Amino acid sequence: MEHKVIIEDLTGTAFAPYGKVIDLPADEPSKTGDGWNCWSYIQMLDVSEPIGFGLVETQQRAFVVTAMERHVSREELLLTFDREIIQPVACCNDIDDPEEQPDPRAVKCFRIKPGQAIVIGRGVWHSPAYPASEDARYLFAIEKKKDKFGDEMVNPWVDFIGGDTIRFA
Ligand SMILES: NC(=O)N[C@@H](O)C(=O)O
Repeated sequence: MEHKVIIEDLTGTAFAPYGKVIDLPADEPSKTGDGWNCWSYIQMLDVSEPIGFGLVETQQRAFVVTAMERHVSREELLLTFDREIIQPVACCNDIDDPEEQPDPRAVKCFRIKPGQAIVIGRGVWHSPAYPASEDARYLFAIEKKKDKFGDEMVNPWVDFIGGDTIRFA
């Protein structure tokens, strides 16, 4: 079965079940200087090990998701380098269940614009992000350590329950 999902704009409130949002701040900067303003800290990444960075070049393709991965032991920072991207996510039901499959009825898709970033929460199912229109590049940062269920495997992808798929628009 194919489930239809409408793309949502990224806001802290809408994304709260899946993690944290970093956006251009509207409040007063905490530090200023000659020609610059600084806001710190605008968000936190909860870590105990060194952080590794990954880069994904995401190419135009159908807005269809068949499988997701999750990191039950680690938060993940993700931000686009250049263009708008779409990030599908779904909450997990039981973070301690290594056999869990993502539930297609739980999927939400968020639009991430240049200047915005997300911190994906521990255990939150996610696919690679998709380019909103043209090919895009995005950066992710995550602790360099083994995850509880070994999601450093070459193929961490888990099909949706029932072999269902998601089509977003
Ligand atoms: N987010 C993404 O595209 N990839 C990472 O989650 C990863 O672990 O590779």
